Amino acid sequence: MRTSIATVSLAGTLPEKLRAAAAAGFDAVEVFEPDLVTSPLRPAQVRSLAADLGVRIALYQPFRDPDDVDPARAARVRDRLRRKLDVVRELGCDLVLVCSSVHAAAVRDDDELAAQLSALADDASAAGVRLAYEALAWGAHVSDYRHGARVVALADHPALGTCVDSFHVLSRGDDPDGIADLEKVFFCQVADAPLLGMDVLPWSRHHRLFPGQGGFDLARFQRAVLAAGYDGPVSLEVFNDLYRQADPGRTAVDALRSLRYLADRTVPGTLPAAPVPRDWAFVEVAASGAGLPAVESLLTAFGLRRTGVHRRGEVDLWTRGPVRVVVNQRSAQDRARLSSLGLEVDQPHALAERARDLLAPLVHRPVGPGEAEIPSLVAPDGTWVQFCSTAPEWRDDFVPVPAPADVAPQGGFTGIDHVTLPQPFAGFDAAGLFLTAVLGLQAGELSEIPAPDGLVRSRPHTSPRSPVRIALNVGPTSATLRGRPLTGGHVAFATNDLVAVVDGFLAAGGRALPVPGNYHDDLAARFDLDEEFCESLRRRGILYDRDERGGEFLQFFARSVSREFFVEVVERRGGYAGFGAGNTAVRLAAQRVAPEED
Ligand SMILES: O=C(O)c1ccc(O)c(O)c1
Ligand SMILES: [Mg+2]
Repeated sequence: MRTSIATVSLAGTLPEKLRAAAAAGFDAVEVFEPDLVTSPLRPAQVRSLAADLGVRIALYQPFRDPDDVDPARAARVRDRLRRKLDVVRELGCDLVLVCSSVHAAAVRDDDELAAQLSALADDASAAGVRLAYEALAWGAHVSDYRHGARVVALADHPALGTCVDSFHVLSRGDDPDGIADLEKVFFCQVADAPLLGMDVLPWSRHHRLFPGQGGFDLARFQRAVLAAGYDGPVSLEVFNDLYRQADPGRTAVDALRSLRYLADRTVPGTLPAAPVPRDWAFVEVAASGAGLPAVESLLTAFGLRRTGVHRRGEVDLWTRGPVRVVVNQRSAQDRARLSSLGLEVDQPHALAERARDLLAPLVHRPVGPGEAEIPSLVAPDGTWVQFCSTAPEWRDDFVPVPAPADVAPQGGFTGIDHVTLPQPFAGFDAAGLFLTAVLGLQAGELSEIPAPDGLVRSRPHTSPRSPVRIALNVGPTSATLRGRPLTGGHVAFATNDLVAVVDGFLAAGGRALPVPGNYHDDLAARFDLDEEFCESLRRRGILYDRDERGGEFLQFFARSVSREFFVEVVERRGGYAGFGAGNTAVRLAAQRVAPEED
């Protein structure tokens, strides 16, 4: 599959956009007219810059309102096109995208429309250029791709074909399978989008996403395009308010990753298989300075013990049963934060190829003599994801510490339940794509949670066959919160007996996040809970949820260690699969009232 991206999808000036697309590895670009018109570079200069960078200019766009009921104005359109054809030839490009008209004078008669488009195609072909007609979802007369293709067929001109754009097809709920029957697909644009119940025009202009980041079935769309015999570039045309201001280099990498992942979903097996994580190996917390004793006393209160010290020092392994927390003091930061996730996978090295194809090459931490090589990825937010083989070699890097004499408090952990990673404002969708494409996790439902200082968006990513679950959180703006981050990262340990764990934690001097009494009053009203049970939750500050099938969820939060890190313990009963999203607002408000440990 040849890959392309529209310059409108990237921030910056035209040369910056071209450089970002080329550096990421795109084969081609679509030049969006406003990017050229506002550039000091003449078309021939753009052509040679693109040639130097090794990207082809696959398309020039858009040519708007190509037809008009008024003959004089229709003649004016031909003149407008001729001038553009000069530009297009200077650019070294041979395809122009023509949008269906949106103006009041749009031709409503298909024969007349076909005749006008055919006249434009005459002029184009005389210049060695072809026209790709695109039905905009909000077109005045032509708004669906079948109608557009009918007009193209009526015109029956070799220089006139169809441009299919997934947004215009899928936003209207049109069946994409019919694309397979189109005879002349000249160009293919893809964009994903969140499924918002809003008008198509603002939806398209502000909310488009890269494939895999939204709710459209793009693999199905793409299969239909392939079945139509199309073998030109697949081009990302993503109008998005955030990507218009983000770093174009990063956006282009995320964009190409999304396209390669789409190719794999369209024709499974295009990429090497995703790694299947079997379980958590560990979570790593970076903590130095004042952050270190805060983390250590929290872990101690939860019954974890320092059981190993890394051969090269400054990194400790804390364990309780199957829960393993690596505390890394080599961090320059004072505040504790979740810095790395260790996943057990069968063949850590088999990941390399897929990760490289998805522009997430494996990295290796410097290792000392005899230490385990742990291939790792760096997620877009900087979190390391380390792949540990099931044989616990990585643990051999830790010199065992003699077990302390004290007995661990009652009630043990069964493992790590999930982690959340807070994302920078513009990084949420890219991080989600990383988890699904590279790690093979499945994205769940987006929740929007009201917190005292703003809405927090949260999406879980789960593994169908393992306990690896990662939720991503993000605030709504970059200038959040009068200086406070909206939400920290956290790890949730799993237990079968939360009451015992909490009692042990409190007896060991741990501090609970204070949960308002109003919450438990509301709980008693919402669920028909046994009074004694409700009281036991209230006393311990335990939150509760129940799903439609009667599965239950109990969650307990310790006071945050830092603005960036806190610990939760959860108990799942009866197959509850969620994350207590309904309780998150209470947790966020409670953390605002009683922030990190002082
Ligand atoms: O929003 C628009 O006007 C617009 C322009 C060109 C396109 O290819 C498109 O899909 C939308
Ligand atoms: Mg388009």
